Amino acid sequence: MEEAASVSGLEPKIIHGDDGYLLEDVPHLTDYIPHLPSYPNPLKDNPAYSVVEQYFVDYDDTVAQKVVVHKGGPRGMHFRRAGPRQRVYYESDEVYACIVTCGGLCPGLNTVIREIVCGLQYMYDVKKVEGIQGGYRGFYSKNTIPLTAKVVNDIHKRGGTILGTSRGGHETKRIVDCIQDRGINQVYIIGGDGSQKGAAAIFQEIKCRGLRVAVAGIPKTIDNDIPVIDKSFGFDTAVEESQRAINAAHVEATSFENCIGLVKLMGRYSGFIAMYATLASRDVDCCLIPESPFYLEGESGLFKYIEHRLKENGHMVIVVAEGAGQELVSESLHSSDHKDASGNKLLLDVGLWISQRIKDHFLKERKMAINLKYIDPTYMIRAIPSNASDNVYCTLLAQSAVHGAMAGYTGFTVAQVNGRHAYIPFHKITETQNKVVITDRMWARVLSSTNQPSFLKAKDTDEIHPTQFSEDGYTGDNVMATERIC
Ligand SMILES: Nc1ncnc2c1ncn2[C@@H]1O[C@H](COP(=O)(O)OP(=O)(O)O)[C@@H](O)[C@H]1O
Ligand SMILES: O=P(O)(O)OC[C@H]1O[C@](O)(COP(=O)(O)O)[C@@H](O)[C@@H]1O
Ligand SMILES: [Mg+2]
Repeated sequence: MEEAASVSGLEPKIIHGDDGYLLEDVPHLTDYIPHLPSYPNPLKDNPAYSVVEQYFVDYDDTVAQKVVVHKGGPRGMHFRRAGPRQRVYYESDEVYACIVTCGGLCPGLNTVIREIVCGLQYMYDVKKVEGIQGGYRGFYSKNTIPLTAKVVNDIHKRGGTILGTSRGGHETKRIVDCIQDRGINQVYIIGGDGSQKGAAAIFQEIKCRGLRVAVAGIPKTIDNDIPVIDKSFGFDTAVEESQRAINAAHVEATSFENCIGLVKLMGRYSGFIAMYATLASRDVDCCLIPESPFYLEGESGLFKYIEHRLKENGHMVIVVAEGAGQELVSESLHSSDHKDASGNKLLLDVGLWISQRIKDHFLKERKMAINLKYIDPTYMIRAIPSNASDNVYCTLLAQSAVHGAMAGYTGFTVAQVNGRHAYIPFHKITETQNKVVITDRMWARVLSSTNQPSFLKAKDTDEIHPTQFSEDGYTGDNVMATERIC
């Protein structure tokens, strides 16, 4: 393998191999601190792990970004495989680690905190771990909390984060001053895309100052909007918990005449929770997500579809992601753009808005008696502890982060890619956002299971597929996807 790109700054560290093989490597402390001593990994003497054959990850092990490949095609992009290395760049008693949680809540935050602390203590015999309180601003404005395996023993059973979290407050120099002044040499940052951008800035400043401090990110987002990774922790829990709200909406809807059960779920820019919750439930008649614009009026609009479903079934369930239809809501409310402390767009309540529009349309304009029950479970879903499978996932992510930092890697986010754990440079997961691709099979499955209109304008749909009409004149133009599902 031959190293091609520079390792300076945050430029990609790309290594080329045979047959179009590329490794997008992560920085290492030795990139900017030469002659750093290394030590045998203490895990080799750990009775629990020493029985494992090939416990240590081979230096050349990498994880492919794409597993579907064509015969004769290039081998493509790879990432460094996560896991314990033969040699580490810290002695156990010199490690001083800190953990911070930033951004919104997500099920599993406490599990990740617990497993970083326990991983450091039980696997590497590290005694000094501190929790930074209240997100990034806690570095320079709050006292730290000492974290031991005993302190964190039960925290995975609780929702939220025992450290607290916040938006905004990322002052890179003040944060790195604090890290430097306290002598912290490993920083674990649990947060979403914004937090990982903040982590990249911290890493860059640490590197400029030549500090021997490993910066490791653990990606957190209930919205599942981080690219490259298979899925974010807490996402499965969120989809599972959504079922309770959807079930309630269905019970309400089926118990009253002409009743619509409407559930709002989280998803600022990406509708993954709504999409998976819809697919899991099978009781949903319409799923609205930010990636798929919809409209209310007209033959293929939402109102016509609702009327059709009510006539056909007497009830319906709608799931709406909080970021869906924002352009319609702001247009009708004449609202301008507001942002939160981190610079994220503050959303208008599409659930309340759409409820009112549906009521106005049917009760006032169509003079048709309907019932509408609106359920907003968003913060209830976000605040619960992670389920069993997310707990295991959080454990593996935390342990991979600990192994990476101990091995001297830095400026990386740990992630599951195609089922294997890998270290990914920050820029790779912050430069884009993971979104539902409405021309992919998964969205087609939703359309096929709900039978909702695609909301493409008639002109566009005609170009893709002949428009379908049912007896009551409803246009069920369920033709968005490039492939039909059988
Ligand atoms: N571009 C950025 N550079 C540095 N810090 C950022 C950036 N974007 C967000 N942050 C910081 O990261 C933290 C979390 O960001 P936020 O967007 O609220 O949540 P999330 O990390 O879940 O996306 C906040 O403290 C915010 O100030
Ligand atoms: O009210 P808050 O705390 O700002 O959180 C609301 C936002 O948090 C989220 O759950 C997740 O956002 P982050 O990934 O940025 O934390 C969004 O879906 C939602 O819009
Ligand atoms: Mg975010």
